Amino acid sequence: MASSAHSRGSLRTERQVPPARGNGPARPRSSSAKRSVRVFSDDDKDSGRVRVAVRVRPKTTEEHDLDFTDCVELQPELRRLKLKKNNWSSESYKFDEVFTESASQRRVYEAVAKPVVESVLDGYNGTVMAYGQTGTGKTYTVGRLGKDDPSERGIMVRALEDIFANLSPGSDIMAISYLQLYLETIQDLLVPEKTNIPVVEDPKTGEVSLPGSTIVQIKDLDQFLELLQVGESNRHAANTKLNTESSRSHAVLVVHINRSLEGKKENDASSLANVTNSELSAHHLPHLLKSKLLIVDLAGSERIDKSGIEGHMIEETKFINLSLTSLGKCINALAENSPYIPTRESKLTRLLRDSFGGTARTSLIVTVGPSARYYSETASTIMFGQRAMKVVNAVKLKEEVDYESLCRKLEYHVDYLTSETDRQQKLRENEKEQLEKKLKEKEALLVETEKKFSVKYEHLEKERNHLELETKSLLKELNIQKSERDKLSQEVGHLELSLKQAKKVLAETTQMYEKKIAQLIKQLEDESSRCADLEEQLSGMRHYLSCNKKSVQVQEKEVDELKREILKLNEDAASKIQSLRARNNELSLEKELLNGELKTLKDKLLYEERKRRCLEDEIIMLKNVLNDDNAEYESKRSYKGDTTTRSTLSLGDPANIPKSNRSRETISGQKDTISKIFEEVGLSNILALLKSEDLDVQLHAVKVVANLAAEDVNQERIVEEGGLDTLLLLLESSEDASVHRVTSGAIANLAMNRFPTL
Ligand SMILES: Nc1ncnc2c1ncn2[C@@H]1O[C@H](COP(=O)(O)OP(=O)(O)OP(=O)(O)O)[C@@H](O)[C@H]1O
Repeated sequence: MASSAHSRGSLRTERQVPPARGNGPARPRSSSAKRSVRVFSDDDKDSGRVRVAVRVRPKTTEEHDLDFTDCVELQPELRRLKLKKNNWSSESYKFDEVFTESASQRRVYEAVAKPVVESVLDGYNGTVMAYGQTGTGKTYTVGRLGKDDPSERGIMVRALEDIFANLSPGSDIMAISYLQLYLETIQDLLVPEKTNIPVVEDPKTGEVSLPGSTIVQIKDLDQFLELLQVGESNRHAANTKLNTESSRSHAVLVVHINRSLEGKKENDASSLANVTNSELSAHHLPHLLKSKLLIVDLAGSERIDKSGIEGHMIEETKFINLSLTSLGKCINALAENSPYIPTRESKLTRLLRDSFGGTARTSLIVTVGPSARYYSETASTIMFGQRAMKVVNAVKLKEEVDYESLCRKLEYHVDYLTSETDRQQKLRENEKEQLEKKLKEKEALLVETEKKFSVKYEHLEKERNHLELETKSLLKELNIQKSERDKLSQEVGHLELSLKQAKKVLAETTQMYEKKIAQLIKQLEDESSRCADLEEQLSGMRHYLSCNKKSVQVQEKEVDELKREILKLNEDAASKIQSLRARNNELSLEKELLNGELKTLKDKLLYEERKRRCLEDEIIMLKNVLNDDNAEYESKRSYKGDTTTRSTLSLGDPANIPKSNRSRETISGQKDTISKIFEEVGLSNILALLKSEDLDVQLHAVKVVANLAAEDVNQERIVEEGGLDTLLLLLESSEDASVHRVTSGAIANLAMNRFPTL
């Protein structure tokens, strides 16, 4: 029951949702298909409207006995109830259904409650409520257990039977709470110790809940019947004038239904394992239909004076009437579209907030007695029903995500993904191996292809050159053809001109010229077509050439890269050559230096050569001088031999020399010459000549040395310069007698000098 005009308005403007038969779980609808009773109108237009049926209780024995007239007349076929104030005044009221005294419990259930039950099974909230004067059959209609006679079963039992028949045992859940509102206090009928249960409204959804109330999950109908019986036994009842078992409280059976939209599929592990990520998106989340069915057996309204109650029961009745009055006010306000709905005036209206002006599909059965004795109560009940018919609820599907199922599903999915990941990992590793193998093969293939490519490149290069040549020749030919064509055109022009002239002059030759012109035109056309063919060929060739050029460009790029590499190599080689050149220059300089040294040595050698030649000349000259004076020298020598060796050896001593002028002059001249030679040639050179292989040179040299050795001044130097040793060697090695003689003379002189005691 909406508490404000705003909330009610917003609910009313919402789309009226018909039962989601397509979306709901598949369940048998045999009962609706085989309906033998008329049910409430199902038109979409007012599907959210509170449906109201009226049921007339059969007359009690007392009523029969007292022979009260009926104030109620039913027209079931018209769904009308005629309320007779008296014999001449009556009012007719239309209801969604009217049930006569003889209406069976089954028919009442199917017409009033079954559509609501089906709606609840489809996920909508629903309310079935009985309203009426005390003793008119509300409990009979709603709460009859019918243990002995199932046909007597009331709406509660039948609704539960229907629900059981339609639920999937594995996935769907049904639970009940059974409560009573007594003296404005809510008490748990299943656990009566629980009293003062609060009514809590969700500020967002408007959902009403009763925290602390016992909720028992129902497994089977027997269990439910037992619980219902327990509840009934805990319900406040009293014996009144109007009802021996008058209910002194409003009883509310709350049936909670949770239905999984996925049903059996959800439990199938393999199907869960195959769930993909996209299937876990919002659209594929497992949804739960959560609905609630309220079956309300109201306490009966009664007039204290008529019911004959007293004491505590008066207090009870006041509370009952108070809550029913509040309900009536709310219904009135809703029926009149009042901006204010006094929902909060009683706990009953708060409990029924969703049933009137809320989102539930609501059916109300109003019960009346037939007797005119209770005309005003019946009229009041009828008016309550009439106003309730004007209340329109915004029926809404109660669907929410089934997180429990989702969690289960996700766990399966994670397991599946883990195994799948392992499998994929193995596959990837295998793939990697295969790819590596393939890569190696491809690399080998690439090398081979590169080789082929280089060959092909060369071939293409050749082909390109060839094509270029061909293109040139074709262009040339084309130009020739063009020029020919131009010529022909010119010729045709000339001919046409001639023809015109000839036409004037020679009419008879016209035909001939025309023929010729025709031929020429044909030729021209042929040529043109040929030209066109050639142009086509040329374009083809150009296209082919351009294709080749592209590949050649690619290849040229590669060639450029190679060139760059070659250039780099050239640069390296150039730097190396430069360094070699520098080295060469260094070597050239060294060579020049060596050449200079060589030249110096050559000059020196030349100088030595010249010096040698001078010496040779001198020696020759000395030879001649010696030859001239040989005889004299020999005689001098023999003379010396006869005297002492000492006097012989004193060749240079002028006292020992014979006193002839000529000899003195000659010896003096020789001495001068020898001194001169000695100064000019040098002792070392003369001693070197002693080793000469030329016997004459050797002899002359030894003579010179002997002469020098004869003079005391020279003897020291000769010995120092190794002359004595050389002479000894000469004496030993030479076989020439003259040499021997002169040498031994020189040695004797020197020895005398070195060893005077001898
Ligand atoms: N349609 C019916 N057919 C046969 N008996 C009925 C019918 N309706 C009611 N009765 C009988 O009338 C009596 C009173 O009915 P019931 O207790 O259901 O009335 P009530 O409206 O629940 O009264 P209260 O408000 O005082 O609880 C019962 O004995 C019941 O068996």
